[in-house]
Amino acid sequence: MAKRIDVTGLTAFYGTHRAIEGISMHVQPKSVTAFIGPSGCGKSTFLRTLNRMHEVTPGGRVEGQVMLDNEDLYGPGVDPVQVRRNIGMVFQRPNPFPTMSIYDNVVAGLKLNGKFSRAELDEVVEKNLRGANLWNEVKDRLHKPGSGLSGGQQQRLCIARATAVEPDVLLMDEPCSALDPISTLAIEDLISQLKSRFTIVIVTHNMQQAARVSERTAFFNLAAVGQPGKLIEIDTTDKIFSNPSVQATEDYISGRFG
Ligand SMILES: Nc1ncnc2c1ncn2[C@@H]1O[C@H](COP(=O)(O)OP(=O)(O)OP(=O)(O)O)[C@@H](O)[C@H]1O
Repeated sequence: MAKRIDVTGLTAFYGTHRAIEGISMHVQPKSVTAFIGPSGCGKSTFLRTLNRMHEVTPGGRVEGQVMLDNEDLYGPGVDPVQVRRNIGMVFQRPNPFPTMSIYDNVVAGLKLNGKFSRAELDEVVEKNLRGANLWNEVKDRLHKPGSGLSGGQQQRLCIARATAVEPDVLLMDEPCSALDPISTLAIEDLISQLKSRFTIVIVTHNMQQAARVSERTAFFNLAAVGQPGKLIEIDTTDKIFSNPSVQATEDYISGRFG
């Protein structure tokens, strides 16, 4: 079920380095929110705080609050492994499990969650490969390795794997940066379809992509190298790209820096 995210005063560290500071925002359910900003401003770090992956990095630590609907993700007794299951992630480089078949890749996360009959698994595989616009291309080779697919197909397989566990939120960290333009458009189409089922957050360096796929855009920036990244503004994508409130946003989207 797609859920809303409410972040309050979030600061993230790598050891003593303060990578991002004082970030507060709402992410709406069943919509796409894009994170843009220059390299090093902390977009990926912030994304990883939303499913407690940041703390997997040695020295990774967070202050502040992240609420998923009414659940405090950093509250006492919350299991970070369960949080990562409920909030799925798709990475820059497609990373299907190389020795697993296409079929087993899709159900890999599901099998960790419990026992399913063959018929149930078959249904999940078909539903999520169809949902990832990949079914017609792979239905005759479901038991061949996922690593035999093209880069764009592998990324759609990774999206099918992420959606198969029916997550509350789907985080995407530059999911098209390793893909050719045709595969990129296929993933963008897919993102537009998936938002009817999931809350989606996407980090992208491609501003046309942010404009094409997202309803809301957040612009991050940092005052200087070594300084923490901050959220400068978040608004509807139309507003950010046509009439942003802050000069730095205008400068960035018009290509004056970054
Ligand atoms: N594993 C790490 N250990 C220490 N510092 C890190 C680590 N990963 C990122 N950082 C630092 O945190 C800050 C934010 O980096 P992050 O990768 O989140 O930015 P970004 O906006 O996603 O950059 P890019 O657009 O280049 O991917 C930078 O100063 C970076 O050097």
